[in-house]
Amino acid sequence: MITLRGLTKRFGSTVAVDALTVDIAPGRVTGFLGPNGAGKSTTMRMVLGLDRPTAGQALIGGRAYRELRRPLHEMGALLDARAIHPSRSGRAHLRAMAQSNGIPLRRVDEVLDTVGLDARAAGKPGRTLSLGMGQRLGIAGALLGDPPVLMFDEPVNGLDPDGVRWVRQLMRSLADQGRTVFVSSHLMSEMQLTADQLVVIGRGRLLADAPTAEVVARGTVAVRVRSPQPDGLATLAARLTATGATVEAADRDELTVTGTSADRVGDLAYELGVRLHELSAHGASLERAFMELTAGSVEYAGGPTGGERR
Ligand SMILES: Nc1ncnc2c1ncn2[C@@H]1O[C@H](COP(=O)(O)OP(=O)(O)OP(=O)(O)O)[C@@H](O)[C@H]1O
Repeated sequence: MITLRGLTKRFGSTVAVDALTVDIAPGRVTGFLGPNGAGKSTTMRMVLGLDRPTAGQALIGGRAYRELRRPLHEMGALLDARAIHPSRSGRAHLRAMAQSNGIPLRRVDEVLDTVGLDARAAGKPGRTLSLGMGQRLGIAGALLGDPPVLMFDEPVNGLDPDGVRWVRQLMRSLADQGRTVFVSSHLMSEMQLTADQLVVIGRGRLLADAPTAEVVARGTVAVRVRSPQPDGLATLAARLTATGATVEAADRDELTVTGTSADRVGDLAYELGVRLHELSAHGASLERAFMELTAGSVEYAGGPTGGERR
C-alpha cells in the first residue's frame, strides 16, 4: 500500500503537488495520469524520499521510504531508465545492487530472465543499451528484492509493441500476486488496457481516483447518425437539440450527437419515421475522458491538431 496524505511540494512559487490524499491499494494496477508538468514525477520522487515534501506525507506500508529497513525488499521503483553507469554492464549494475542490499546473486539471473534480457544484452556496457533495454534493466532492478510495492514512471517509454504488451502482462501478473503496482504513462490506450484504478492529477491536484471503467465512462460518447433523408435528419436534429443534446451536422446526411445515448437517438428516429443508414457510438475512450477531465489544467495547450504540450 502506498499512502499519500496531504502531500504537497512547492518549488518557489510553483505548487508542483497540491495536497494529494490517495491510497494506492495492493492487488491491482493503479495508473497515474496527468498532463505534462502535472506533478507525477515529483509525487513519485517524494514517495522514494528523493524530494522532501513541503507538507504532508508519502508512506509505504505505513512508513516513509527513508525509514524502511530493507528498502529494496519493501519497494521497487523505476524512475529513470538511463540511471546506469555508462561503462558498467547491466548484469554488473544489478549485482552491485544485490550485493549492497544483501540479496543473493542468483536473484540477478532470475530477474534478467523475467525481463527478457539474455546474457549478451546483460553483458553490454550501459552506454550501448537501447532505451528499451534500459527500461527492461530498470524494471529488473525494481524486482530484485521481490518487493510487495512497485512503482514505475513511464515504463513503456522506448519499448516496441511487443515490449509494451510484455510490460502490460508483467504489471498484471505483479498485481495478481497481490502487490501494489503504481505506474505512470502518457499512453492512454495502454493505460485503459493495463490499469484497474486510475489516479488523475492536473496542476498537482487530484482530479480523479476511480476504477478505470468509471473514468472512461465519464467521457463524452459521440453518436454518429447517417440517413438518406436530409429533411428527416434535420427534424431529428431539431428534436435532439430540444431535448438538450448537442448536435453537429457533419454533412447533409450525417450528424454527430453528444449529450445523449445511441439508444435514445435510435428511438427518436424511429418515432419520427426517419430511416437510418448508420447509428454508432464513438469515443468512450480513456483518451477522450482524460482530455475532458484535464482540459482546465494543461500547462501549454497544443494547436487544434494536438501538438506537443510543452
Ligand atoms: N526541481 C524543480 N525545480 C523547480 N520546479 C520543478 C522541479 N521539478 C519539477 N518542477 C515543476 O513542478 C511541476 C511538476 O513537474 P513534474 O515533473 O512532477 O510533472 P510531471 O507530471 O511528471 O510531468 P511530465 O509528464 O512532463 O513528466 C512542473 O511545473 C515543473 O516545472
